[in-house]
Amino acid sequence: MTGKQHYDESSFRVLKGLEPVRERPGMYTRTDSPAHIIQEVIDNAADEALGGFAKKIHVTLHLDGSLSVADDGRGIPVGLHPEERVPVVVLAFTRLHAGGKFDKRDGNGAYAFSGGLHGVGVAVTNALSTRVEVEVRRDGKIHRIEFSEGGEKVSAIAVLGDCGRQSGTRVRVWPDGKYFEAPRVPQGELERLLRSKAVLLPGVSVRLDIEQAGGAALTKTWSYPEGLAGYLREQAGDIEAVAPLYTGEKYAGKDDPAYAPGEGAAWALAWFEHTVPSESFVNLIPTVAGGTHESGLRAGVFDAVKSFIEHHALLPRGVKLQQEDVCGRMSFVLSARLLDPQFQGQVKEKLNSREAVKLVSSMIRDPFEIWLNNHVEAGRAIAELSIRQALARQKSAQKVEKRKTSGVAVLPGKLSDCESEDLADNELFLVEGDSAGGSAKMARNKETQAILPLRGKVQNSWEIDPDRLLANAEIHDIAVALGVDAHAAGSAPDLAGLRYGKVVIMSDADVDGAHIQTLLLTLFFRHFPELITRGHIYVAQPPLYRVDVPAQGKKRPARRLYALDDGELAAIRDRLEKEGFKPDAIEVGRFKGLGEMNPDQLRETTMDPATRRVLPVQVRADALDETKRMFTLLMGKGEASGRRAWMEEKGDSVEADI
Ligand SMILES: Nc1ncnc2c1ncn2[C@@H]1O[C@H](COP(=O)(O)OP(=O)(O)OP(=O)(O)O)[C@@H](O)[C@H]1O
Repeated sequence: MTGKQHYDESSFRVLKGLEPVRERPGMYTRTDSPAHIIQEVIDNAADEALGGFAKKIHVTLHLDGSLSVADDGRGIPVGLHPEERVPVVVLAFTRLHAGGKFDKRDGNGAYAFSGGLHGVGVAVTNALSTRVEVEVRRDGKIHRIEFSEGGEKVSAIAVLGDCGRQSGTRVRVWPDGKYFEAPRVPQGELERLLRSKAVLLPGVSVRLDIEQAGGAALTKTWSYPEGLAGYLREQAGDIEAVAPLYTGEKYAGKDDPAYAPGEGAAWALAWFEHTVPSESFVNLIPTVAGGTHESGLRAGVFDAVKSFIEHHALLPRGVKLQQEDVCGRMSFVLSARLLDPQFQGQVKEKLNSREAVKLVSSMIRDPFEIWLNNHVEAGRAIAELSIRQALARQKSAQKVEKRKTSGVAVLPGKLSDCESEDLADNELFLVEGDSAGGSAKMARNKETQAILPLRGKVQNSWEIDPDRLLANAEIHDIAVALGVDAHAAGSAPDLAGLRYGKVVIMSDADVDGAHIQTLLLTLFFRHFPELITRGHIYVAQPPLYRVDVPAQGKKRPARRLYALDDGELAAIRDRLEKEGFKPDAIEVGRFKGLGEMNPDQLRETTMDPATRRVLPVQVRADALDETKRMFTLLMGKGEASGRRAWMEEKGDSVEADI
């Protein structure tokens, strides 16, 4: 360090109010367009409808680019909060983590199920808008309040008049263009969102008015009395399903020992020869990146179809059915309801709650099997399609197998190989250390997961000549296990012999682990770049902490949560505290390394595709040169001085590897 920068008490900043949102909008919302900050407002209207309090959601796209969202729900309370002595509506729009959706478990909360849970939503909307107007009808009066300058200026609450017995909330938002790449909400995205709310809330009328210059507004309305099935039919268009659609729903009852009353799912499924897009939701929030509820659906469907096929003895000899064979041609609309869903981030695109796998699979499995047995024709058609898929898969795997056995390389002795030959399913875990390798061996699914333990650190291969690469024993083992040829690398990358579709780097969540990751990524990027550009490489994200939460009354059994890092741990503690847990009632343990996890924990958090967290490694095609420069700077031998300069400039923005 040059020592020029000063660092004293005055360089310490505490961000107040909505400042953190404006400083780092990307942490709280999507910044490609204001669509997500509008979704927060729509989600709140939908939560009122989900609770049975609202029958209408009405959105207007104004000419000046602002949007209004109106509902006929209960109206946001306007009176003073008993402790904060500030009107509740002001808290909702100006304080992070203020909301009416936290206390759910005692059954006395204002909302049972809701998409909202963090109490962050509309405060973010406000922070990133030049102006927000809120009109509340409640207790016989129409109230109005205005926020401006990103929520910094708040008007007094004005009473505009009487409204009799009417109630509801109307919020108009003027997004601040400077925070978004595109200043307007894409109309298509807005329509998709509103349509999905209509699908999931049969009986609620959803309407969009688009104001036109000098003319009457264009109006669109959505209503799906048939719910999910109607939606799936609409998605399929002219494509015909191989069997009639199957719809159902199931929710836990009062005496269910494993789930809170009302938790469960509704679904519509169909099988097609061609691809028809699927969609899933959790408490009405679209989960475009899927998640654990989708994994549960697939698991339950697979079990039911497998059991139907066994029962009717439909499986030809030598065919082994996998989940992908059954679910690969299935399209679905899934709407899961969870009391306490955990999403990946505030944008909520992916569900992370591990218990959702079991919840959804157990809800769908039996009803679907009964349906199959009552509709044997349909069951046979689905079975035939699945078996055809399995045969096609096995045939292509045989081809690869033939090529493979003609090679001369002998697989390394410490590799625990998997049974599947299918690149679509099988994965190789490169595991740091023998002891973690042992746990991983016990935790794996033998059919699709192979383990290669690595001893110590792999050599830095940035400057090794391709001809001499395999002289290093560790690198030799990795290349042979993977089935990629080092000599071909660089000149004509050849992945024809590749033995696994996914390669997962699994190292401890500490500095050494990060170093091992870097060394392996260096090896792949330098010598087998195609593995990266074609999306074969992944990095496991083992948790650093486990959090044991005791049972809460009869409704909620004890739970175990995991946190990736200190940030996630703080967020979990925060939430649990708001749910009424005393800090000392919660037990937090820190994993010192992968080896400390027992096989069950390792499976759940890091290996089971349904519940694990892994990061795909990607390099955009247009960033290849830049990435190469960076690698050379950080891993190259003659670069010590450049490296030092880089660290002096950027050292503050990266974590130190010391
Ligand atoms: N249209 C509405 N009708 C009634 N109450 C509302 C409405 N909009 C907001 N609220 C109240 O304001 C609170 C704060 O809303 P906000 O969007 O900030 O958070 P949230 O919905 O609780 O959680 P999340 O951050 O996950 O969206 C809500 O919990 C609810 O009590």
